[in-house]
Amino acid sequence: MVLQYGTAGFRTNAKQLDHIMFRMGLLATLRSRKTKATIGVMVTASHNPEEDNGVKLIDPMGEMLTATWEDFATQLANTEQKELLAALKDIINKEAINMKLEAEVFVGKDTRSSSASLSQAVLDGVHALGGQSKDYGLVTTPQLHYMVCCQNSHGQYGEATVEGYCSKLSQAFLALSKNASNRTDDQKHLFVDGANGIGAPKLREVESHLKKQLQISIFNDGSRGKLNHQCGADFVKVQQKPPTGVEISPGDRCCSFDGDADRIVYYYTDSRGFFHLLDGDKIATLISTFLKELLVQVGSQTLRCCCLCCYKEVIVRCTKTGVKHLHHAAQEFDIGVYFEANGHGTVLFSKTAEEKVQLLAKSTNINDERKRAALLLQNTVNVINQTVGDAISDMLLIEAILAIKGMTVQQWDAIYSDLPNRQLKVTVSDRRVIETTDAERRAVSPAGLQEAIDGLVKKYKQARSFVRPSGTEDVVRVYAEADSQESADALAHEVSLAVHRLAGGVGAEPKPLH
Ligand SMILES: CC(=O)N[C@H]1[C@@H](OP(=O)(O)O)O[C@H](CO)[C@@H](O)[C@@H]1O
Ligand SMILES: [Mg+2]
Repeated sequence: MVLQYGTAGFRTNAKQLDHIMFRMGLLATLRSRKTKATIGVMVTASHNPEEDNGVKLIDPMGEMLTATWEDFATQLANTEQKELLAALKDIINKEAINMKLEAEVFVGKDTRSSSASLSQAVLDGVHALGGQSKDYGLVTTPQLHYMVCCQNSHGQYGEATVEGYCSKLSQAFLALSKNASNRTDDQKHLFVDGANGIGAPKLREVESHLKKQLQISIFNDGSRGKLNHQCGADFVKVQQKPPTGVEISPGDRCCSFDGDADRIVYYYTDSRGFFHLLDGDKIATLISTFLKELLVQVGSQTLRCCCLCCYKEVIVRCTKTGVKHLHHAAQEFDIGVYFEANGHGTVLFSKTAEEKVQLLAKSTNINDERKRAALLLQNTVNVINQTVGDAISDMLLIEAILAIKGMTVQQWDAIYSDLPNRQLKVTVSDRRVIETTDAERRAVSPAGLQEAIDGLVKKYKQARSFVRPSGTEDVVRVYAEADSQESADALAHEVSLAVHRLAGGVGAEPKPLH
């Protein structure tokens, strides 16, 4: 089997990963020597089923592993055991790594039953090359990113402990929520679906710092149900329905994390029982509107706010799938808000933006409105985990914004209406036959596929459809939207058929949804 370091590292059935983990321990140690910094290795397969596992490497500032090293990871993972030493030497030579330098690797894991032995394999790899390690044990993916960033910024970003993480975020949240006018207990109440993963226990730790300013009911906390099974952010987003294991009443504000708590989506049901999803696009809209208003109040004409993939009135950019692409695009702006529709995202502040905010927040010769806005911006910076999308941090920011604006989840939902949409998967013999361009919105191969999609899209009103190979599963993803759910479903089905016919579909042709 050939494994590829994909959009979010290696991911497959846990039984096949032992040697991969050991080798990623080796690679992280080399990366640490190369960068003269601490590197992170997170053992998780996020929203995949419990039987799977995976590994993500974290670069010095808490960002995802740089692309050239993804290729080293793939080479190392697929090398025959007897060639392993030669493969390592090859990387050492190519990157001119001084093996006498010290190395340090932070390791974390999610709650999967396979994670304990697999993270031990990572640690063994680190020690085999003489690296130092720190095992954080059970943490969310974004917590490990945070630890790496804190360590390499020598505490400037915060303290590299779970306690430090909890107190930084909760202090910022408490400062923000002081700006909310009197809220009832109902308004402070939030239902959280922990996907039966690491998010639930970690949220409990944060909650203990929140002084009851947020009242959280956690369900799917891992005490009974199976990880990501019929629950979690991916299930809710793709199925467009509430998770099992939760009794919610109309109007209750709810959110779901994914298995490693780096994604979040919100939702509620209305009095007619209809389900309303507030996905990454709606989250990005809420956050960028809030930031934009604060920038106006603070009177800064110089900071440019960019929202990736979602909104008008702020600059909008699209990238290929994967937060690493969004992250880099967001770095080009003073303030970059990025979210995938699935709820993975964060906000980045440039150094200049942060410095301006700090100066304004300290300033004594500005009026009260500007001062208030500056302090709000300062605490917003602190509540956000800028290293990577973080369900807990995003949740705290969203809750604070809703409280400050005195906004209900219904009012947030009403900012704009989503077009009905549908996501499907098609299995083909080799998904790489589909090549795309224009931020993965048009297929350039196989011949005839894009023309077929264009023809189908024309049959429906307000319709769009995209196909692309998945970066995490052996499938082709199909997305369609149109003026009604029936049309979106029908278009998604017809496009799936076209993919199946033109791109080497495996097994029976996809069946209509209705
Ligand atoms: C439809 C969807 O949610 N796709 C996800 C999923 O990638 P795929 O390439 O679709 O398998 O996992 C990626 C990594 O987490 C994430 O970046 C992406 O948005
Ligand atoms: Mg995840």
